[in-house]
Amino acid sequence: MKMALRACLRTKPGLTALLSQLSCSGHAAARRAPALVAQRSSSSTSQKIKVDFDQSSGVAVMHMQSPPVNSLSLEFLTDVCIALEKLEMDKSCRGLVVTSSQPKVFSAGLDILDMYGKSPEHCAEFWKAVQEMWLKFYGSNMITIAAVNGSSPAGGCLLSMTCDYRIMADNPRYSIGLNETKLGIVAPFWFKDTMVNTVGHRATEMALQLGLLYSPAEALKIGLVDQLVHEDQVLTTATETMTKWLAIPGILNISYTCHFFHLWCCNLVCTICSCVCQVIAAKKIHLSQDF
Ligand SMILES: CC/C=C\C/C=C\C/C=C\CC/C=C/CC(=O)SCCNC(=O)CCNC(=O)[C@H](O)C(C)(C)COP(=O)(O)OP(=O)(O)OC[C@H]1O[C@@H](n2cnc3c(N)ncnc32)[C@H](O)[C@@H]1OP(=O)(O)O
Repeated sequence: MKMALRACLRTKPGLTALLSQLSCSGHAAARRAPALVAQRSSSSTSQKIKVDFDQSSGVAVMHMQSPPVNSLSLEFLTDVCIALEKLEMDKSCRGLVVTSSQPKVFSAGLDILDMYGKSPEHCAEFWKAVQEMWLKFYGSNMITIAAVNGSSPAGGCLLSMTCDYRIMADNPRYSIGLNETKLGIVAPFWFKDTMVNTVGHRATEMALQLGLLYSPAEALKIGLVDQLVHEDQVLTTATETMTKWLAIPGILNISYTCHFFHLWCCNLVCTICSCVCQVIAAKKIHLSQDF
């Protein structure tokens, strides 16, 4: 599925343009961006994102370093999107590994504090940034691997599911899943679709209805992650796996069917509708709080 999106983006420039209009690149572009320089290895850092790029292998490693738990705030999401955009523009970068610099946590999902008691404008901007992250990762031209070296609930799980492959630390204290239901909120349908594309319909129904968080072993069993390794080995395994993937001829140029393109269009249209609804809902909440 991820590859289908990538192909659509490559073959439909108009769509890419539409996407970029929908996305929050506007505010993103105004911010500082980690630079990639033409040398064998480079490292670039924003406050919350560190990118190490090895030009000889064409593989970049994005370290999320937003303490304490890499929660996805507007600022953090913007940094992630800028870093990804930069890598995407560098055609020598063919693979991206995403991992966490925080102990025990890959990402705690959306920053709850950035969703509560904020202006409708902030909420709209925030929500756009969440969608942009999803679209950018899912539609990436690079091979993407999530090195899930800690817990990854809700939006953190979404982030990992937008990657081509997930390697998780085999530590039963960690968990991963879309647990929104348990928090009393409904996972947006495109979270759901992403999970369906990863683990199938029935597993997703169960996961979302019950707000399940899975141990690494359970996650492997349902296909939510692809591989478990000792936590010291997550990053090295990810880069080794990347090398194998990139050695496959034409891996970045696989052709895709119209079916996937239609599905992607549906997702896009629904996303626009959802975005409008979220903003209206946020405005209503805001108004009701005033009384
Ligand atoms: C703006 C929106 C506008 C319109 C949209 C409207 C509606 C949208 C509708 C639905 C949206 C649905 C989508 C939701 C997706 C999400 O991602 S929701 C977030 C769900 N996240 C969680 O449930 C994770 C909760 N956290 C944990 O389970 C644990 O913290 C974790 C396992 C990650 C780590 O555990 P541990 O190492 O023990 O650390 P602590 O629990 O002690 O936490 C450390 C500090 O971090 C703070 N924190 C944890 N998670 C978050 C978070 N998601 N956002 C902000 N802050 C977080 C925690 O409070 C501790 O802070 P403290 O040290 O106490 O100050």
